[in-house]
Amino acid sequence: MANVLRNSAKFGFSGVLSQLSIHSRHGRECVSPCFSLQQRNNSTSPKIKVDLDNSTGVAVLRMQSPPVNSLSLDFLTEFCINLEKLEMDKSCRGLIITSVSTHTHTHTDTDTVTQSHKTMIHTITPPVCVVSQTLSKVSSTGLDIITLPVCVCVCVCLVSQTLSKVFSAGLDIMEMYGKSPERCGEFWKAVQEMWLKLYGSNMATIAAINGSSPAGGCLMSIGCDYRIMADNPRYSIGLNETQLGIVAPFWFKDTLVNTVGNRAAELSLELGLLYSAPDALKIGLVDQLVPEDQVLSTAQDTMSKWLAVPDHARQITKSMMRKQTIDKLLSNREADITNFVSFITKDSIQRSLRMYLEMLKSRKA
Ligand SMILES: CCCCCCCC/C=C\C/C=C/C(=O)SCCNC(=O)CCNC(=O)[C@H](O)C(C)(C)COP(=O)(O)OP(=O)(O)OC[C@H]1O[C@@H](n2cnc3c(N)ncnc32)[C@H](O)[C@@H]1OP(=O)(O)O
Repeated sequence: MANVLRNSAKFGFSGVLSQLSIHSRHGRECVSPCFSLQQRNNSTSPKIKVDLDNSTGVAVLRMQSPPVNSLSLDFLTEFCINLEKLEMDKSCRGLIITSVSTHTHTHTDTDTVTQSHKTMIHTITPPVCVVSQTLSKVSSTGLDIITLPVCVCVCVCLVSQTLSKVFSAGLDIMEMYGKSPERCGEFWKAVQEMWLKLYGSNMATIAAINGSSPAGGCLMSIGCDYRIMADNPRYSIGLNETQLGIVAPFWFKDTLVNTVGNRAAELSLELGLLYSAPDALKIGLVDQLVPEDQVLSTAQDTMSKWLAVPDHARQITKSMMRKQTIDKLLSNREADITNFVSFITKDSIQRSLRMYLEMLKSRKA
């Protein structure tokens, strides 16, 4: 654990804080007024909202990065900053990770608000739309020209964007497709960092899985100490990398083996299985199923049991269980990055990723 914390210190606050105003994949931008608003709400970054209850010592970290909470470099950076802050806050002993179902985003100054399939105008505070006009926009396929109503607003508008019913869709595939080797390396380092911080956390951690959780989303879930999943037939969870034509790295595999055992992990990884909630419970991939509206409250009740155990005893035991797995990555980090970069930039792998992306988009059409 100490190693993990020492390592994470490399991810200095100043460096990461400076990244808080960069563009997301969806072209939105967080500007400083948005950040200060988040701070008042006990939140630390635009893609992630954190509420720490000082009376219980339990923080709830809500992922709020539409459309599917995919793990982009920006997202991972924010995730790590938040984890590091909570880790250093002695009053925080437990962490619940979940997804919000609605995302509120703040726009300032002159701003353009469009209505698309997943964006709607939620609230506009005065002074409101001063110009109404028509905007022509090329769709994401690049083929159709669609005409959308648009409001050009001055001053502040609040826009609400709905998240899909996902916990996290895993690594952002766009971070692995068509990117330079340098950028891929930077991205992979952030994925490693996220896992090292979470799997090695001194806090008791519970994943409150209120949506689908494939691949990297599953990794985040099994990086926690306990998993509670919504009993919803639409949701699935698993390390499905082989279905994308890619290979789960050894530390994804090790985390899965530590969770479900060798045989179940072997079947699961080779076939790239995504499990329904009941099947995930059967193999021990999740620990408990509850009705969707009880996921968070159950996580909070469960957390109180975890926190009834003296911290030092629980932490030393956790370290004893996980240290070997963590050390294996720590002593192979650079080689793991090199492997990832050379694997992901291969033409054949890029082709697989392109086909997978096309499949995701055509499924929607
Ligand atoms: C030799 C050994 C060397 C070792 C090298 C190691 C290499 C290993 C590398 C990486 C490991 C990879 C880990 C990963 O996590 S890969 C990501 C896997 N994720 C998935 O497969 C999930 C894909 N998504 C879905 O199945 C669905 O989107 C959903 C179930 C999560 C949600 O469904 P739904 O609500 O119907 O939403 P849409 O499908 O309509 O999606 C909305 C929108 O979002 C885009 N999108 C979805 N998932 C991702 C993603 N992971 N990354 C980026 N974008 C994503 C989707 O395309 C839609 O986009 P739009 O059409 O533009 O709106």
